[in-house]
This record gives sequence, C-alpha cells and structure tokens, in this order.
Amino acid sequence: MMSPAAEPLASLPPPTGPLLTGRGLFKRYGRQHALAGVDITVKAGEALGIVGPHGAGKTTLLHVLAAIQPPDSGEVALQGHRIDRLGAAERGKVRRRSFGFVFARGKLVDELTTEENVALPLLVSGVGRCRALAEARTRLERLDLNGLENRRPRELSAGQALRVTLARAFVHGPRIVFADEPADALDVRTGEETVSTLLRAAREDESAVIITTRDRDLVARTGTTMEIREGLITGGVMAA
Ligand SMILES: Nc1ncnc2c1ncn2[C@@H]1O[C@H](COP(=O)(O)OP(=O)(O)OP(=O)(O)O)[C@@H](O)[C@H]1O
Repeated sequence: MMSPAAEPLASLPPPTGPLLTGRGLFKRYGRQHALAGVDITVKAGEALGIVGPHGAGKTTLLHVLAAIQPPDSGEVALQGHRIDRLGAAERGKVRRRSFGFVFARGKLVDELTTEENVALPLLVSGVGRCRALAEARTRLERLDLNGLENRRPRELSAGQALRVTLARAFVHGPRIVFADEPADALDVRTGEETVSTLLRAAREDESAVIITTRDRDLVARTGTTMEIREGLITGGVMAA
C-alpha cells in the first residue's frame, strides 16, 4: 500500500473532513522563531483571515501551509494527506493542481499579455493554448476586466493588476486560494474592493481562501478570523 504522502492527490474525492490542517507547526530562521507551534484548520469553502503585525509570521505560515516551504517540525495535510514532507517536484504538483495564489503588487509576468498571464496556471499544467486562453477570457470577464485582455501588466493600474492576479488565482479551479497581504500596495478603497472581489470569487467557485493582512478592518470581512503574534495564534477564532 502506498503511504499517504505518496498517493496521488489529483483524484481525491470532494472533502468531507477538514480541507487543510496544520498541526504543531514550527519554523525558525537562525535563532528567529517565525512559527512557534501553530495549529490551524481550514474547511472547504471557508474564508479565513489571519491578522498580525509586521514580522508576526503571516507569510511564513502561508508558505508552510501552501507547501512552498516545509516546516521544521509539525504536519500539513490536504484532505488528510500529508504534503509537508513531499519532495519539491511533488509539492509543485500539489500547488499547481489544488492551490491558487494572490500576492501584493500582483507579480504578473511583464512579457505576457493579461490573458496569457491569467492562462498561465492552465498552460503549465498542460492545457492547450486555445482552451486556456478562452478560460482566461471568461475569468477576466467575470471580474469586469474585459477589454484588457491584450494589455501588458505595465499598462494596468495597480487595482486592475491585482484583479488580474485574482483571475489567475482561480482559473484552474483550486481548492484553496492563498492571498498574502493582497491589499498591501493599494489605497484603502481599492484594497477593500479587491478583498470583496476575492471573497466573492471564492464563494462563486466554492474555494476556500486564506487572507493575511495587518489591517483589522479588512480582516473583519472574512468569515473566520485568527490573530497571529510572534509565531503563535493568539486570538481566538471568531466566526462572522
Ligand atoms: N528568509 C528569512 N530569513 C530570515 N528571517 C526571516 C526570513 N523570512 C522571515 N524571517 C523572519 O521571520 C519572522 C516572521 O516573518 P514573516 O515574513 O513570516 O512575518 P509577516 O507577519 O509576514 O511580516 P510582514 O507583515 O512584515 O510581511 C520575522 O521576524 C522575519 O524577520
């Protein structure tokens, strides 16, 4: 029998238990504790906000949960299947198949058009160019970005660029979208609109979303809120 970590995750049935769990997560950079024993559970379709000050461990937690980097100790499981000890190639597959990502300032590829940027997660997974671009255009339309398909990232406003990254994060139908300080580079109003759009897209797609922020007003818009300080979850979970 295959170990849980080696089982293919592509064919997993829809989750019945928790979608993603982190247990006893520790991560250190030299002597600096970035995560000091975090337990976290994300349910299917849940909108989870993680709030905390600079250096609290938000990005590190997101990276560990999203299999971008392994924890020093502790476990991360997607639908009960360990993903924290997979090799880099397998973790890459899990990320491409099951996760979407939104980062502050967009991180779009300058050389590609808007629609090519959105299609990227499909193209790297082997979906044909025509189908990938058609899906990208549908996603752009749903986020009121039609007309911008052939622009380059430098020809977009900051708010538009971030909405394009939202379209890209959802284009392949991920189970979870990780958004690291998505409103960070935006003015308050554009930031709020972006987070509302992100939450709406997640609801429509029945994806879970995890949003980190330093902004308490912004985090109050998510369904479940957690506070992190010095690598520890300090605030209780409050369901909206
Ligand atoms: N690559 C790294 N090398 C050394 N220390 C790091 C590294 N990444 C993070 N840290 C440290 O780990 C701690 C947690 O950092 P992290 O980036 O996870 O916090 P954060 O809550 O996302 O902060 P911010 O809101 O400023 O982005 C901080 O003290 C930070 O300085």
